[in-house]
Amino acid sequence: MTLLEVHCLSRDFTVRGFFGRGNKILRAVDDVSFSVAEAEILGIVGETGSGKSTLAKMIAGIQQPSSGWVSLSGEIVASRDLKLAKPVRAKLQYIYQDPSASLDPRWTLKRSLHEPLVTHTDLSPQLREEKILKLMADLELPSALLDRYPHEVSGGQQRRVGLARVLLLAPKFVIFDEPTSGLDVLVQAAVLKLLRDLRQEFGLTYLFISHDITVVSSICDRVAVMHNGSIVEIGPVNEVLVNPKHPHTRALLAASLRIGGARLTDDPPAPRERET
Ligand SMILES: Nc1ncnc2c1ncn2[C@@H]1O[C@H](COP(=O)(O)OP(=O)(O)OP(=O)(O)O)[C@@H](O)[C@H]1O
Repeated sequence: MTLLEVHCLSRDFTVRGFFGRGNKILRAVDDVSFSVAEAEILGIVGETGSGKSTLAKMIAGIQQPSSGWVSLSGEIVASRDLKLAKPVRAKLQYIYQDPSASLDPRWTLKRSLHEPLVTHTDLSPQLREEKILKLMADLELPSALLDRYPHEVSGGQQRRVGLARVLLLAPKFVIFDEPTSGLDVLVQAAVLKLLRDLRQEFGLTYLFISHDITVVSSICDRVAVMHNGSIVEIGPVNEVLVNPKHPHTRALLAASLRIGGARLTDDPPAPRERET
């Protein structure tokens, strides 16, 4: 059954010229459509600047689309004119690339974990505490960490606290933006295992953005390949990565193999700009 539908989604940015002259429009995401089934993991790959994060942020309601819409369980959750209601936001969560971005450095982890429950639920302090402690145990986070600040725990622990903040709200759909970047291989494997287990336990559906084709192939059911703001190929991971049809997918795979499956490329795509 379809959980998320993305319909003809586009996003333009105005790029300012020198001294306010010759402004240009950059189309970061160009008429993208796809759907994600319940409990499916869809990967989005593409070189830097291809529009992955902009697409993800529009789906999450963090950035406004220029046109098109997104629906979750048949309810429109993002469109040019829509201001999101809190309960809908809680069902659809975005996990930032940088784990520290979701944690306020001035707050203890305890405060960071209570905050989403205070904002989105009516739970008593006692029930909030119980919920937090149970989830921390599930994520193998010792409760002794609660009184620490983000800089006093490891990068892997910061990620898991960021994840806990999201899971506390019992979302249906979670968007991960480069969840394993900057982690060493062992921690990366542990995070991927955790994400698989969480999908199993909570019946979650993921959109999984990554430069890393190896990571995508190990966790995703389907993959979409982005290039210059468009999806150029989408299908089951085994088909797309084993038998790619689009020349850009073949180039991404070749680049990935050359550099051991890590970052696909650092070359930004040619900008597609027009004068306004
Ligand atoms: N706020 C903004 N203002 C102007 N241009 C932007 C803005 N945000 C993104 N862009 C441009 O939109 C294009 C797509 O950017 P986006 O961050 O979505 O790419 P990405 O595929 O996620 O890249 P990366 O893998 O490096 O994170 C890029 O050309 C980028 O420079």
